[in-house]
Amino acid sequence: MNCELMADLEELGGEIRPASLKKCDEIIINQPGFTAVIALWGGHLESFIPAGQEDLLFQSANEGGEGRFMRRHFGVPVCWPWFAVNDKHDDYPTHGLARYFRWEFIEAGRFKDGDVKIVLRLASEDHPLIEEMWPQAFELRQVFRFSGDGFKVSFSAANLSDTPMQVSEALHTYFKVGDSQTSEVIGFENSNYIDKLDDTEQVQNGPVLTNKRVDRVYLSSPEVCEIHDTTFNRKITIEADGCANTVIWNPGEELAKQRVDMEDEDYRYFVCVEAANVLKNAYEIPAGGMHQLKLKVKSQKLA
Ligand SMILES: O=P(O)(O)OC[C@H]1O[C@@H](O)[C@H](O)[C@@H](O)[C@@H]1O
Repeated sequence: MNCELMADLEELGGEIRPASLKKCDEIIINQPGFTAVIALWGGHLESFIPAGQEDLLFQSANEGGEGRFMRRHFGVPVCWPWFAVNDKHDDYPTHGLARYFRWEFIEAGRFKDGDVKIVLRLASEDHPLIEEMWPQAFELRQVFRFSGDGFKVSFSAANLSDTPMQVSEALHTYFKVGDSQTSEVIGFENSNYIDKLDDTEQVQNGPVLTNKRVDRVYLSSPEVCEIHDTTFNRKITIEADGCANTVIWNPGEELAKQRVDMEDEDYRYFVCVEAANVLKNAYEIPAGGMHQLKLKVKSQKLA
């Protein structure tokens, strides 16, 4: 790790600690207003704890099993360059490649207003296995912005190849809740969605309840939506920019118990609300072009 970068990180009250997850390091930033942890494995923002509150992000205690493409359920996995199953290679990992490789830590500093800035990069040319599975060259960046008010993720994808790139994607955020059985997601009233459980198109009535298995692609993405969590007495506000869809997912009790990469009770403690471009909204990045997806998250007391 470069000395200048380490000095910049230390000035932010930050440190790098070796982590067990694929023996990849984690960046930890400890500030009076918050603590944030980023796993270089997958470039996951893993934890964001505003002072005096519960974490905004969920981490499963289950490390997800053996294997190159094991999944672990935590933080903000980046699903890119495809969402769900790869339509040409069903043996490729679900939800793309970005979450399964080590990202490079390239910058630590502050924005003009004092917010903490951390930048990570994933370049296909650094990973022969990526080049094998996805021959078009790309570079991804995530700029994280942290303050006592919340966090922001600015994700960008550059197509470095000389042909257009077809992409679907999601910032697949695992929000931590006190109990999914009593939490609600607000902001989708009257929105159309594809119910992935029976492949039908439906219209949302009232808040989205997460007290049973839910797997939906909303066909439009509100500028703002909220998770209302009566157990933690908090409201998580989610703003997304650059996405046409929102995916809402919770596996429910039965599926969670069947999955070996999840603890039996995990489904109680998260709700995934994902800023996404999927299905008909998969998009093309022109040769030499770039695409951006932004996420802004903050929390407040519910009552
Ligand atoms: O890859 P993970 O983190 O286990 O998430 C899986 C889930 O991710 C959701 O985005 C999908 O809509 C679900 O169908 C899928 O089961």
